[in-house]
Amino acid sequence: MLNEIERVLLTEEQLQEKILELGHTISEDYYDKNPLVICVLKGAAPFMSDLIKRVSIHIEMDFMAVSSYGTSTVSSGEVRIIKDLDASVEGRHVLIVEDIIDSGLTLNYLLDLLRRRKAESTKIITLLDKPHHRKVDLKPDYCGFEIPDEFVVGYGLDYAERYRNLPFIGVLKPEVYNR
Ligand SMILES: O=P(O)(O)OC[C@H]1O[C@H](OP(=O)(O)OP(=O)(O)O)[C@H](O)[C@@H]1O
Ligand code: HPA
Repeated sequence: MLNEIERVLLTEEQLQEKILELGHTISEDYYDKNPLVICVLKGAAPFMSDLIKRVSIHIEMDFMAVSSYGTSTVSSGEVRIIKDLDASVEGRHVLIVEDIIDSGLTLNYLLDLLRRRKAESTKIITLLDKPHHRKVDLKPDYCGFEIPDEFVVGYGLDYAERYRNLPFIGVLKPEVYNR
């Protein structure tokens, strides 16, 4: 697997250092809010797992799985709920945890859904922001790294369901896509 990586964009150390920082910020901003922290599966699972260990206030966790129709590297914007939340968001301060924002269509759909379900507040934390292909006006409230317009894998992010288990963020060798 490692020989299929062309370049490491963010090392494990860089990721963990930033996550520690984000954990402190979330702990300060939400100290009296008992937030419902929602992980958008599958990609955000490693980030969620590391982030919550750096948050020092009470939180509750929930998970949602959505699938956007499209090719393996481009999303179409149509979103299907595969697993819905267990808890009601009504009156709750909701923090949505994502691994990456690209077109913004997935989060745009989720934000709209949670607002219709009467969440008290809805904010977004993303590890990566790739703003170049944004199709909707959407900015994360908290962001780890803004990255260039390249398809990345690792630390939850996949290509054809592979590479999620890499501990860093990297770029694949071009030949991997042409197989
Ligand atoms: O801003 P967008 O263009 O909508 O792209 C971002 C979304 O795409 C990826 O999920 P994907 O649908 O690939 O599912 P996964 O998390 O299970 O890999 C990623 O985890 C985001 O949820
Ligand atoms: O760069 C990416 N990598 C993996 N999944 C993604 N979904 C949107 N952008 C990406």
